Amino acid sequence: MPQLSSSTRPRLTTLVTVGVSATVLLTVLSLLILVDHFALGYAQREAEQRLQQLSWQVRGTLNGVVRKAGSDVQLLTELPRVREGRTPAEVRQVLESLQKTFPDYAWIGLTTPDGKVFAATQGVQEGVDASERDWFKHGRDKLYAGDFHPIPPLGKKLPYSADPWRFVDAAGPVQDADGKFRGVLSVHMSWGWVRRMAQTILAPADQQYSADIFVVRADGTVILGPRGMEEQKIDTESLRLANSGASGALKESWTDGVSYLTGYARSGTPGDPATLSWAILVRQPEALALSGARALEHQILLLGAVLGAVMALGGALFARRLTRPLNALSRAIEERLAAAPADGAVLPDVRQHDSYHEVQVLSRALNEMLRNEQGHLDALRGLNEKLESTVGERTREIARKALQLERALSQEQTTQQLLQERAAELRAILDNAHDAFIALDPGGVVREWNLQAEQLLGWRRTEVIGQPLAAMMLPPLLRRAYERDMRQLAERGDGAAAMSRRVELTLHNRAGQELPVEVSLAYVPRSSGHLFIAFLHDISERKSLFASMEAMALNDTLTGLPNRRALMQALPEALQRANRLRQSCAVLFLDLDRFKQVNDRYGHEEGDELLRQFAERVRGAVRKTDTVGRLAGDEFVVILEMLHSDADAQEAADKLLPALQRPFILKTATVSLSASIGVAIHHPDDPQDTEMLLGRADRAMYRQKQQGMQLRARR
Ligand SMILES: Nc1nc2c(ncn2[C@@H]2O[C@H](COP(=O)(O)OP(=O)(O)OP(=O)(O)O)[C@@H](O)[C@H]2O)c(=O)[nH]1
Repeated sequence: MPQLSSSTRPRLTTLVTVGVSATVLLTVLSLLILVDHFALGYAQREAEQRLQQLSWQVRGTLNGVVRKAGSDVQLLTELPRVREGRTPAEVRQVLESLQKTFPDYAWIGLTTPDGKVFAATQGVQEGVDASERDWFKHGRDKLYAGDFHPIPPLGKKLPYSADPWRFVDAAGPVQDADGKFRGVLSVHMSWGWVRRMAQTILAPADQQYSADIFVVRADGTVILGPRGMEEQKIDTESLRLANSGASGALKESWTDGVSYLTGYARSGTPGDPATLSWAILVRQPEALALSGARALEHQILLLGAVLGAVMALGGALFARRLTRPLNALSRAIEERLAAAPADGAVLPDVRQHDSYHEVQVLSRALNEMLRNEQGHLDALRGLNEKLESTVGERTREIARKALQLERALSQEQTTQQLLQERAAELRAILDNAHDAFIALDPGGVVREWNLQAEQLLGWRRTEVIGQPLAAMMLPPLLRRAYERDMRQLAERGDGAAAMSRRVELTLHNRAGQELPVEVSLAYVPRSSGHLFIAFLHDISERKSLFASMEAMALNDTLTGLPNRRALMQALPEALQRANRLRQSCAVLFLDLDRFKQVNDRYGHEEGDELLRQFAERVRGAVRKTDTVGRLAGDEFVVILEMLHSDADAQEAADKLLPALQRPFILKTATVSLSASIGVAIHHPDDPQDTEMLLGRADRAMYRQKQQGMQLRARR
């Protein structure tokens, strides 16, 4: 089980305290941001709206006063006493009556048609030529309002005022009863009423926060404003907007570097000469306009800090209270973890806490978990022991298997080495074998070919390995038989029985020469494909030796004629032919007379020579188809075949005698001898008894010899 380090993990109390403090801090900060964003924005909009309304209020008042002056001028011009008054006093009385109704009418006068002041309040300026004045020029045709301007001569004649005398004119044409132009009536309003109007409009609160009202002429000259700024020219954004006819409020910096909120509007009606177009600006320093919101912001910050501290403290106390049972539980767990249970030790329960529901549940769950853990630990110990035992067993088994494998590998290595040595031995044996060795697979393809095979057949090993054998060295007739045999062997699958044999064959070597060989065949069953192996032994010499021995066995070595054995083979064949051809044959039995004396007198070599010459003479005296052989010593046999009659045989014997009686010229002497000839005839239906036939011929020869001896004795 992992050991938890208490020093590296913060306590829940700390976490809750920090969490509450952070939450309060975040709440206060959020509140500040909201206040800054909404409250200040709202306060700015409120201030701008108020300043805008003030500018509208000033505009309305200015327009009202100018309209009132125009209305008063209109009223006077229509009064009969003004239109028809004959004396200045008569007209002056009417004018002064009007002046009393509005004290700011500083001067009211009526001119003559040519511009001289006919009558005026308090007689001021009467008789003065005003034809060059703007109000006269413009007032002749219709109602006219003139801009703010000082009139020094008039000002000097008027009573003292705190402000220098400045006037706003209103003028209009007067017609007499006949409708003729009588003159221009003009009212000069003093400027003091405007300042009073501004004081009245600005509420005490605005005055306290230094709100200022500006009335500005179109050329930028301030005609009403704070002291020091009147008669000065200004150029602000609000002024430009007001001159363009717009009205509203904005935030801007003035030339004093202070940021102001400014409301702006324009008085008068463009194109109406009876009105006056002035820009009205009402400004207030931004800091003062928003001071209320700023104060609120500070209060919220202070309140938030106090609230945060109180809540953090409260949170810490609450967290401490909340986590006390949890701490006790965690301490209990740490202590249990610190005291690692010894093998087989039982873990004690943790104390049950019932402070509140969750801790109660947690305590129970913890104890339940501990009991489960105890069970798991016990099971784990059991498993561990079992596992260790299994691992030990498996390790021993693996070691045993590894040892066996090592031995098997070593054995395999030895076997491989032995196999290689055996293969090398076999190769050496095969290459040094006396016979040629060939191995074929079931398809007749050459798989092995030793040095003797190369020498015997002429093909090199590399040329024949992988090649079909039959096409190369079997004669055509044998090739077909070989292919048939191989096919049958493959079908029957009993190669061992069929192949374990020794045969003699005639093969063709590379030069196309026939080569008699003795072949020892064997069948080698193998899992990787059966093999037919053959040892080929060259039997050329044996064949020729055998042929010569056979020849020797059937021929008489002295004369070269067929010997007795050959005669005993040839005679039955001759009898069979005679029977088959229905023609008689005969046997002549020849024996030299007194040959012994030649040997005795001249020696055996001379005797041999005589026998050779005798054989030649017999051979030369009969037909080629007749057989001449030497039975033994000086006895010869002639087999006569295809006889037409019995006399033919005697005739042949009679023809032989003269040839035999001629002298034989030997090395040391010339010898004359005679021979006795006995004749025995075999007819086609006679029994096939060669001994009997030879016996008859022998007996006939003996009789012949006896007769000859008697003749010689008589002589
Ligand atoms: N030189 C020689 N003598 C042989 C050979 N074979 C047998 N003889 C001799 O031939 C003789 C044959 O014997 P005979 O036929 O009894 O003697 P012969 O003198 O001919 O007597 P007749 O036949 O009765 O006239 C013997 O003396 C043999 O030794 C041989 O191969 N060479």
